Amino acid sequence: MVKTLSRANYPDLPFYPERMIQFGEGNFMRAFVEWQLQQMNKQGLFKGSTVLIKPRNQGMGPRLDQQDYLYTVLINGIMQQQLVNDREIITSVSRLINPYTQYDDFLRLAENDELEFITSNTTEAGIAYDPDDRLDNGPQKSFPGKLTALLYRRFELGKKGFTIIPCELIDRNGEKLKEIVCCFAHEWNLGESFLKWLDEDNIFCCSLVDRIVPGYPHDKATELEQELGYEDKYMVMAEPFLLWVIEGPEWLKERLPLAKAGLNVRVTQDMTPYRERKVHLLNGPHTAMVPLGLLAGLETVEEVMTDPSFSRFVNLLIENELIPMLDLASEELRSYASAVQERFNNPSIRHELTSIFLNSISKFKTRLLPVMQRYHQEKGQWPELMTLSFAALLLSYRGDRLQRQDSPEVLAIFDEAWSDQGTVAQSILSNSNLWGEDLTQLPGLVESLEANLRQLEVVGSRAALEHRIGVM
Ligand SMILES: NC(=O)c1ccc[n+]([C@@H]2O[C@H](COP(=O)([O-])OP(=O)(O)OC[C@H]3O[C@@H](n4cnc5c(N)ncnc54)[C@H](O)[C@@H]3O)[C@@H](O)[C@H]2O)c1
Ligand SMILES: O=P(O)(O)OC[C@@H](O)[C@@H](O)[C@H](O)[C@H](O)CO
Repeated sequence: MVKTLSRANYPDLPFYPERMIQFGEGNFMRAFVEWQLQQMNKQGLFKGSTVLIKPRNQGMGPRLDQQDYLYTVLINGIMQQQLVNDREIITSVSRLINPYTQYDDFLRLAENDELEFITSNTTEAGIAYDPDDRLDNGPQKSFPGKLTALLYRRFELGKKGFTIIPCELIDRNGEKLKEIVCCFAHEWNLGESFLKWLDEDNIFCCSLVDRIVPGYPHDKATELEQELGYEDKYMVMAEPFLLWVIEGPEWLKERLPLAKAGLNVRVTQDMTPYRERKVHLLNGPHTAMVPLGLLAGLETVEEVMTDPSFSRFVNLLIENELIPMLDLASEELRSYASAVQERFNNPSIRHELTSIFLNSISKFKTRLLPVMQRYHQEKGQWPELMTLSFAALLLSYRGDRLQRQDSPEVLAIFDEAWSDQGTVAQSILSNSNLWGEDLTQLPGLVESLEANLRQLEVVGSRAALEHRIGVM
């Protein structure tokens, strides 16, 4: 019988005062931001904890209170050819507030002068405006609504503002969040002086996060608990690689000394190149490998990378179709691409293709389609591998494919298109709601996709892929 993870069982673990508020209590943030606070705390550089806010009134969420807000982060993988296998009890979470049952506690955070940072990860869906949110019927439904209420309380108390660093994977996340907060400030008639305070006393930083966090290690939890010597329902597995790019002022390096603690964190004036590099060279190959891999019966990124044909596909995709289309120094791109391949090869992490497959249409649109179009403009032809993957994606969204997971609207568009097999590519590409434009206007794309679809259906994903990598 293993013991539970609690402060009573581990009385020597340190406590830190609250210096940060975080909207979202998901796996990613617990293995990313909280893990980094822990690294700073161990070196005496931050000496602070974060208070987590449950952003939605849905499900129980992690009952971290049952473990006194302690949990384990397991870092596993290969980094610069070195095997990393670290385990650490994280002590940088002070408590979790559920604003749906503890709204007063939530607003009371505004009174604490030691709180100076706010972070968030509420998924891509979280930074959204909800017209039904009001100041006086809290808790507001949306994350920006809750944040506006908290900021307004802080303003009313005459206190200094916050440094706000959202981590949602949407472009210009800090700007979008500020825009919605300002929108609520207008809608709720919070006054010009609040808007001025919002603008002058608070900083909304755009940021880009990068770390693969598959979450709770279901496949080896029992074995790990035996090894750790305690039961932990909220342990999180993550890879060793980490990058956090924050668009913010120079002084942030001192106030939040992440880089000083040896962490791969860049405070910069312009994060665009980092975003382009990550979205196209890491998320792009992920998005491209998934429909082909799933159609071939593969289940994980590791299976893709240990399969000679599929790993050659990934390599050629990066080398021939992605890197030449990106406007960054090629040395930097190559070194990032090589780190990405090392990360994809991580044998310790089970990264399910189905989890990457979720909402793949919008992912293909932002991560691969712009590069495909650039390639076509420059070379006058469609890139073989991305086009094959695009066709595999259309096939994977056919109604009989059980792994597809997307919004009901997107699935309905595909069901309608697949009702006539002869015009499926034409019908899907012409739908501007999916792509933001009518893709049938791009010369030769429909024909190319139709040919790829036919081949995928006749010979299957593996043979079609092997044919492509053989001819390149
Ligand atoms: N896991 C990774 O490898 C990884 C890496 C980088 C970025 N991300 C991004 O981080 C996000 C969270 O991933 P995770 O692995 O922590 O997932 P998770 O399911 O563990 O956590 C999701 C969090 O988002 C909140 N949330 C979900 N929908 C919301 C909504 N509509 N409004 C407000 N809050 C909402 C949940 O309450 C929870 O706090 C994802 O969007 C993912 O793209 C994940
Ligand atoms: O998180 P998603 O679902 O938007 O995309 C799937 C993966 O590409 C993604 O999670 C990466 O592993 C992550 O972005 C690495 O930082």
